[in-house]
Amino acid sequence: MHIPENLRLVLIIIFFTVLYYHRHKKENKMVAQETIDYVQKLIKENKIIVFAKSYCPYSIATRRTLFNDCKVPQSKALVLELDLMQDGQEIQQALLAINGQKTVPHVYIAGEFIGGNHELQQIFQSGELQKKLAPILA
Ligand SMILES: N[C@@H](CCC(=O)N[C@@H](CS)C(=O)NCC(=O)O)C(=O)O
Repeated sequence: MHIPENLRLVLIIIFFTVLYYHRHKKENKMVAQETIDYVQKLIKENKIIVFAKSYCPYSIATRRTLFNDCKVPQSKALVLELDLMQDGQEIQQALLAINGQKTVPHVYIAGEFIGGNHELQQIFQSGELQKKLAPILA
């Protein structure tokens, strides 16, 4: 099928405009204060909490570092798989409002926001992670 050059250009522009507004709308969605309070309560009440997604390779790497390398017992950490939860998207929006990070995982240790997997791996390599975990695992 032949599509004239001009029409092709217009279609491409429309595609990217729709894509941009779709993303923008998602980012600006209001989060209920109730959800923010709920997420903050979870962070406060769990010494180690990871907001993850089940298919995400960065979340998988974070789990591996915590549970395999650092030998954190499953009972000492809460891992929430946001993609498998009905309110997962809302929780992710609340996390964005709380700590400004758009991607998963979100790692918290003793109430402190560590960051994503990249930051977790950095402090694992430096030995800082093991120091943060020591009082929790004692
Ligand atoms: N630098 C980040 C990368 C994490 C990342 O790209 N995660 C993807 C999923 S695998 C993500 O959150 N995408 C957006 C989303 O799922 O909302 C890290 O090390 O944690």
